[in-house]
Amino acid sequence: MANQSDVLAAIQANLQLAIQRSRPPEPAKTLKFELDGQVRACCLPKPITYSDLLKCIQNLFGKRALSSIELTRCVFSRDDALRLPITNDEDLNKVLAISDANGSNKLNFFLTRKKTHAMSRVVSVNNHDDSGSISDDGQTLDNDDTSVDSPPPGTIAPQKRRTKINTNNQKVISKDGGLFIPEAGDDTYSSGGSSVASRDSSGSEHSSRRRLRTTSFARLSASSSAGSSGSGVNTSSSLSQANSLESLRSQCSCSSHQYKTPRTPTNWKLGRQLGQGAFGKVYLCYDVDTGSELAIKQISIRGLNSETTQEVKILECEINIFKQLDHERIVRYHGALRTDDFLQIFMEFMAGGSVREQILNYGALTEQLTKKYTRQILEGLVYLHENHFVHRDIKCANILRDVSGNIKLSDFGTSRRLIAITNQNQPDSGTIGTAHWTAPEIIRGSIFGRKADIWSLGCTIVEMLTTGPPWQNLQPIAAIFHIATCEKPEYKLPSNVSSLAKEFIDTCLTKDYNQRPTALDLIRHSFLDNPQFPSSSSP
Ligand SMILES: Nc1ncnc2c1ncn2[C@@H]1O[C@H](COP(=O)(O)OP(=O)(O)OP(=O)(O)O)[C@@H](O)[C@H]1O
Repeated sequence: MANQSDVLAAIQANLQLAIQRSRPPEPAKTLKFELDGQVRACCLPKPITYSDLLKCIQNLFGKRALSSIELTRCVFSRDDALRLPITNDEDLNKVLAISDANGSNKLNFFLTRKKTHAMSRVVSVNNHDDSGSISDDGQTLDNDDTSVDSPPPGTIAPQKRRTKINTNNQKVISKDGGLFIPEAGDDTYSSGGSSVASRDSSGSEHSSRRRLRTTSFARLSASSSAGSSGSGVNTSSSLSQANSLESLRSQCSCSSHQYKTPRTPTNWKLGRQLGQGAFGKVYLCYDVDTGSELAIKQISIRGLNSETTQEVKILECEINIFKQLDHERIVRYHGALRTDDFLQIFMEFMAGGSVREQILNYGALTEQLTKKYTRQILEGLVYLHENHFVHRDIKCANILRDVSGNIKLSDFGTSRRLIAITNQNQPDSGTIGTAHWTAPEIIRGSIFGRKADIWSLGCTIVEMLTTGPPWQNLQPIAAIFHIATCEKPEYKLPSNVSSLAKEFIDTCLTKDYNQRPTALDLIRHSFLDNPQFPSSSSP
């Protein structure tokens, strides 16, 4: 006769089994991959390992394609601006944890081939529109040919992931880095973008400053985005793309009559190199006709495929529109020109270089100087936000100084397109150097709005006071994991920094988008009250 403990053990084992059986299986993840403009998807049950990921790529695109792939990058933001490389199980686990924390069961990956295998078509991904049909067969297909006429199961039809139709039946593209973005719950906008009811800022100390004709800018942004959409996967859209570009061009030329805009130099000489960023080199530029000095950013466009060339054309046109942005806290664009080898962006010359360089040369800033810069950054942001633009790349490297020690916001509105343009030659450009400053809602791919700039401002203030943003010791993928999953960013301020400064930073770094203040709210914060800013020439 079995003794009592044996019986108890058997009952326990049976119970355990029953509990395990009744537990729902872990939900599967949908993995979408884009390679050379083709998007394919598969479903994998958890846990997912890095080798599962590679197997999945092989099943979807073939063995040969797998061996030609240099980089697998996870796409976090809805406008593609944040893509980070996944190279091992640790990276993948962080990505999975971010997606779990967001309550999402989808992951988007962008695959880049080794240079020698480069295909003629490389386009940017925009696969956050999840209305597309996905088949779950990715695990069994063995396809060695990536240029199939009839796409294999798992392929997502291009037209299903490119465009959305708004209530006015206009195409609205969600790829709008740096451009006008309507937000629910924080302002009221028409969905068409052409009639805009903005926040009433008549009481603002800045409202008397130059204000753009928001209506025409919103329209311009929408049409430029439409042009961008055409540069994507769908070849049939090339005609509409050309039309969008044409309409954008006509608005460019029309705008130069309407507004007093700086002229693009036609007769100029290249001066010394001022610096180098992720997208190209910056030189001094002497305008022979006017005798003035400008800065010129040269971005290599040699050997780009035709679709990326369209992005270049649109960016060139957009910059010629951005020339109208005129504020003492914004680095003025003087236009853009294209040669066979370069896209050349002319800008106001800022003799003091970037605040990043200032920190690298002289160390962390004092609280008093940080306060002055913060106020000036906010003045620039209020102007941009009132005119329905989001900067999207606020960090010390994009804040430039004049000779008097005052600052301006630079690189406005170009980052997303530059990422798309340089992706072919420098796959990591731009996105890695931005991860630590990225707002949680961008990583979630949920809301795209002005308050992302406020989060980045909080990180920038930490950078000014400590020489690096929150989570500065972490690799980009680990940093965004912490931004997405932790309640509060981790940073340590010098002991002499006031509690008011700390409170101001914490306010900027409010995780909840809706609770986070606007630029206008912050400019009235008591941290910025002291009018005695040190300056050799106060504004
Ligand atoms: N308008 C300007 N006037 C004077 N110097 C400039 C100007 N724009 C850029 N520079 C110099 O060129 C450097 C590189 O600028 P760039 O905008 O290419 O890259 P970045 O902003 O430093 O980095 P990233 O490309 O990651 O945004 C700057 O650090 C600065 O020294």
